Amino acid sequence: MFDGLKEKLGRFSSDVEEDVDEDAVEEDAEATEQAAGENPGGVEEDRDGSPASGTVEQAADAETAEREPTREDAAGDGSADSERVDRPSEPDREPTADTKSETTGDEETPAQADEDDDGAPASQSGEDADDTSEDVDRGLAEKAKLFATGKTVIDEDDLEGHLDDLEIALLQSDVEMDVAQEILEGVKANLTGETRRRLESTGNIVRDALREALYDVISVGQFDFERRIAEAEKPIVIVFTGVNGVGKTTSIAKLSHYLEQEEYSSVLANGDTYRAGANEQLREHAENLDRTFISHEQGSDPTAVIYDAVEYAEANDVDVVLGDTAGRLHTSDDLMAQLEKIDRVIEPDMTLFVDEAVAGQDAVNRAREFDAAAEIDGTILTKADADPQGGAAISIAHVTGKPILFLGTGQDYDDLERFNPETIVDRLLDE
Ligand SMILES: Nc1nc2c(ncn2[C@@H]2O[C@H](COP(=O)(O)OP(=O)(O)OP(=O)(O)O)[C@@H](O)[C@H]2O)c(=O)[nH]1
Repeated sequence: MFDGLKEKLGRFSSDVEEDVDEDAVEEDAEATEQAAGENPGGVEEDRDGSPASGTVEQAADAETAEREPTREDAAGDGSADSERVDRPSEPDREPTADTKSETTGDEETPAQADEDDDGAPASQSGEDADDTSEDVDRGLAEKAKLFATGKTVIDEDDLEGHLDDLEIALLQSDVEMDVAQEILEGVKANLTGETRRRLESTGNIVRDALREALYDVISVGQFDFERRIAEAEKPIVIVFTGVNGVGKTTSIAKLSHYLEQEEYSSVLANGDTYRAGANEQLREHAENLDRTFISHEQGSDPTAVIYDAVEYAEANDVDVVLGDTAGRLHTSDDLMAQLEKIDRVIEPDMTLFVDEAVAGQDAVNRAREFDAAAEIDGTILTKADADPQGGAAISIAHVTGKPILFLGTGQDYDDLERFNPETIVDRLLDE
């Protein structure tokens, strides 16, 4: 299930981890080299964990001297500061001057003084510029502090390229465009600014960021189905909608079996009076499961069938009425009018939309359209066992605002799995 998507997400995680970890090793090696060149004696002490400020300050002096010509070059276009902020982890841009300021408490860093001299801040004078440079100073000081304690932060540059790859992977897996964007934003927000230890693997940071972003979109609208069944007045009426052939009838039989395991009795009603053979199909399931089956002749009013089933359930203390309806397109006015009538007359406790995971983007679009035409309470996504992509499973809840409640995972009555967002995300990110 969802193996293709799982592989793509795994590749994203390991690519980012590898890249970020490689950068960290390089940074550390270069910083050590520079510090050793300036003060061979002090380096060892600092790396042993003694107060790092001495080394950082000395390294700062060396780097400040090294950096000055570059900063002068850059001052003309004002890019020097933003470069330093965006890419704090590059060794030749380590915010050493601010570290000095941090450790000595100076108000004005040497770097700032340089800027005053070469005129660069003139274009940034005024309150905004002051605010910005204060923010920059604070940011750099923070990063310098982290550096001194052997830590550094992941920034947007570390993710550049990888997020594009992730976007392509999601879209290729039939994840809806807006949902893919939301996941990317989530991953970026969760990862940028994450502190990691230099020389230690980025480890689970990337996977955790992805896990949270995926969970946020998959878990939209979730409610406690079992509790709702337990607390509702009986009989509970559940009506099923969707297009032809996606597994609606089979899902009704599976849900009846599931409810029996939860100790609820159910009756099956065939509101699909449109298609020849629909009665036989649901009757067969009812016989297999030993359930009462309510039906009328082909062409009769589906509302009347479900009404009869409700009366039967009331008279016989049956807990749940499961009502099939004709497979329809949301564009079929007649059939949508039937659904509206069921809604108006029966007032079902739940309307569940059924579609197949393998339909990918089509299933996502249909879910949106059905929900707009006749409000749904949730989705059963069938044939997840045959779907390597996972796009529908990831997108439908976010697009409709209603949860996926069950996954169909095969053709047997047992093959109905409660949709648990955490389990799904774990499965997608399992190593
Ligand atoms: N692999 C797999 N097959 C399924 C699943 N659910 C249903 N099917 C199969 O899909 C086919 C169609 O299922 P139906 O239940 O007849 O679909 P339907 O939507 O009721 O179709 P109509 O009644 O023709 O509108 C059947 O062969 C089912 O066995 C599932 O979760 N996994």
